[in-house]
Amino acid sequence: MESSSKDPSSEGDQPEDEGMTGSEPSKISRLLRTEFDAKYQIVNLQTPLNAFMSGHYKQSFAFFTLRSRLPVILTNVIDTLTRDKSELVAQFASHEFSQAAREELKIIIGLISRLKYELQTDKSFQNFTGEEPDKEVWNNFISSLPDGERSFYRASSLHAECYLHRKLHSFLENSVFLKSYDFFAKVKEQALTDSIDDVLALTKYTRRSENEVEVFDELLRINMWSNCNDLATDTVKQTNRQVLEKVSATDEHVLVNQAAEIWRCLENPKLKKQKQVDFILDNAGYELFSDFILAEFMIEKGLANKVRFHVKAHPWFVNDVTERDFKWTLEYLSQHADYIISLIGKKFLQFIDEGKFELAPISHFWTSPHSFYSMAQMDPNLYSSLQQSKLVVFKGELNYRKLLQDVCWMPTQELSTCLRGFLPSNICVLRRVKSEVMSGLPDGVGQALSRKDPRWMVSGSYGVIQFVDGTREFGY
Ligand SMILES: O=P(O)(O)OC[C@H]1O[C@](O)(CO)[C@@H](O)[C@@H]1O
Repeated sequence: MESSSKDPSSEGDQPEDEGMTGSEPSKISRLLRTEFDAKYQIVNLQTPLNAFMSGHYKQSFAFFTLRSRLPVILTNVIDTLTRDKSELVAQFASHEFSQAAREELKIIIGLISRLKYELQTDKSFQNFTGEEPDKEVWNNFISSLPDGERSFYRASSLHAECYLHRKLHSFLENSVFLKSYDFFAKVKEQALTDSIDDVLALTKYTRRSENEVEVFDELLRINMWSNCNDLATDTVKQTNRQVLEKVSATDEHVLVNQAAEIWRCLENPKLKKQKQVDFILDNAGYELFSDFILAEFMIEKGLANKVRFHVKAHPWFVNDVTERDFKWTLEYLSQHADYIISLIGKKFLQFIDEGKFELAPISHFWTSPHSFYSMAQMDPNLYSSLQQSKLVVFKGELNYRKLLQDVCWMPTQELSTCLRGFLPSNICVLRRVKSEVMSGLPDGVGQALSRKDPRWMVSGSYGVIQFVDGTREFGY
């Protein structure tokens, strides 16, 4: 979820008509583009079927992300550091060390600028050489990449984006003063405070007692649509509140809805003993709140006796939830001046005390570059802990890309095939579609959408609620 992904043209960072923006190129930008493409061997194609998503393909969202979105994220971080310098120094260093902290901030700004330059000039990925706890995993990964796939535009875009966010955090964790700073903490807090009216509306909307599949289905749709608060608002047609006003109005945009199968899985009497559900979280703010609401329903209706939440080990893709965000959100809600909001916040805190909600042990696997099919090998403990689960809920786009290895599958390919054997338990996916990575579409749907709206795969206006049944594999 990347709320810093504003229109790049407003930043003066990139030519307005690069990649997927679709406007008429001006002479200068055409010239620049040709030079850039030639220099970095960019081909003017869409991502071929079964290839990895990559900035190598000019007509892909990956190219647009690398060329236009990621530089803006880095620029925004630099701007924030520059603007908040004095505040940060006061917060993280005692008076006697304030000069040293200022110097360190300057160095960090320099490192981020260099990272941006490396991104924009397609430089090779560099090893991690500091105190990163997952250094070995990352360095092994970098050296395992073939020579021609070790740079931003040559690698799969999943690898390039993960590398960029991992490097960005390494500048802080290797610092003296700013180790516990999160570049995006304010953005994430604001994502919740700005949507507090939506939080209240969702709380009121969901105080019902029915236990039917229809209510559950509606909650899944509300939750799936909440995976939007990272997007620039111009691309998102439905706001949180519009979704609540009439959930069914968005149904045409739900391309796959397997809510009934997910419900059957949770109600399955054969799974009575196994009543833990795992959420692999995505974004902070309203999305996290709506995750809590979905989890609350599962607990209260007896569909689960525990929901375990998996957060990121460190700041990641701007808005992803870390342990700090998770705890901050619960505290913020429980202390809110509005009685209803504070009541629900306190209820969630009580769920934590009672073991009904649980923060899963922190795993660096979620912030590794690896796709999920390699989890059993890379992090066997995490894999076996998910095997204890009745249902694993994967939230959002990045998790989807990691489930599908960031491959441009034929959109009609079964999700179970695309997982390449990753099936620790039953799997559910709630995701707004924000890239060309897709599976499980009925025949003809993709073609019809492409005729209607060529940007349907990247606009975030469509979503999927998908399910893969793990029971056949594991013979429950
Ligand atoms: O917050 P989400 O849903 O994971 O979306 C973020 C992802 O979507 C994209 O913006 C488009 O694929 C990526 O850059 C990023 O991986």
